[in-house]
Amino acid sequence: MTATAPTGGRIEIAGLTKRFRGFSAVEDLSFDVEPGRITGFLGPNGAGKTTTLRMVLGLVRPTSGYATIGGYRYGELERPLSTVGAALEATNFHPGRSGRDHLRVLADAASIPTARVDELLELTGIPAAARKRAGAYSMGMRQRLGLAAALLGDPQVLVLDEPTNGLDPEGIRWLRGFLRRLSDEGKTILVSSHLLREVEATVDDVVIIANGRLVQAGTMADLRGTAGALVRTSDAEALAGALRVADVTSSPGEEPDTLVAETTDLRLVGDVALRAGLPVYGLEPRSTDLEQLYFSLTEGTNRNEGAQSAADQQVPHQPAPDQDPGAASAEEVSS
Ligand SMILES: Nc1ncnc2c1ncn2[C@@H]1O[C@H](COP(=O)(O)OP(=O)(O)OP(=O)(O)O)[C@@H](O)[C@H]1O
Repeated sequence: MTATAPTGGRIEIAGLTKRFRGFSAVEDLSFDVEPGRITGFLGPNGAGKTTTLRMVLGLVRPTSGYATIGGYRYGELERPLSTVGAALEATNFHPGRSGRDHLRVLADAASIPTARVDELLELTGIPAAARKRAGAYSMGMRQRLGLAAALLGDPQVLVLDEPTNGLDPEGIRWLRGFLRRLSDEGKTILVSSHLLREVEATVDDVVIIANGRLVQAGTMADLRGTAGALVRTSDAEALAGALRVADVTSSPGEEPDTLVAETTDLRLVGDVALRAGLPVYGLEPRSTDLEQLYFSLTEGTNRNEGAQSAADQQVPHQPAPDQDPGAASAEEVSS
């Protein structure tokens, strides 16, 4: 079966597993990435993000399970470059070649007009820098060049591995707006990161993995959720007692005279306080501390701590500079 991705461009990952000599890098992973949304793919170092993305892009063969783009495995796509664009690592440009020449080589190989190269350099904000040798680029500029390369074929699906790495806050803000415009056009965008903080304002959906396994998938809004009601009163202990009578559990807040009631019904908390004759100085929904949640979901699972990952040492993360960045050809070296 050979085809371009049908409309939609949804990424589907089902039972995806990769073992390297018995070591389970990715284990029975299943989730979908929807068009028109930005999905954050999160997990600590060594969680298996890059291996998963490489399987999506046909660069690593799954031990079992599958990943499809618009219903097709990468190798089945007729025009991969115009179906999915990928930026796996922003370091692998030919150092002596200018950024513009780098894109031109890729464009020529894919019969894409040079005008598209210049258009993308404008879009990614590096038209002037693109004439300098890529070896002199900052990490942020390499990220932008990688993004431009991924977009050459105007793909429906964009897969970006740690695109915020090396970006300053201004760069992260720029990337957010850039990706938002693309997702508003209906593109499917999958962005990996080991830092929830760096992508939380960018992504609509989130998939969190640890030790190669799924630990959480859903919308960012669901992840934020509402943990309870934070109330400030004159006698927190007395209010806790009154709430207990109303079947509402509570715990002391971080500040004196505050309580966190385990309900999203602020009115109920206010009414209970009124009936108990206690003043309410503050009452607000308390949403989840995302940083804390992410930490508790992934705590102690950094498999690359203290050592460079085996993947970094053994696997070329990206095709050679002259190759089509979307065209999968390399197979893993150790399996
Ligand atoms: N070719 C390989 N041979 C052996 N082990 C590998 C190989 N590729 C990856 N691994 C191991 O699989 C695990 C997952 O690695 P992967 O690079 O996918 O994680 P990651 O979540 O992308 O982490 P990072 O953010 O550090 O890149 C790591 O422990 C890594 O060392």
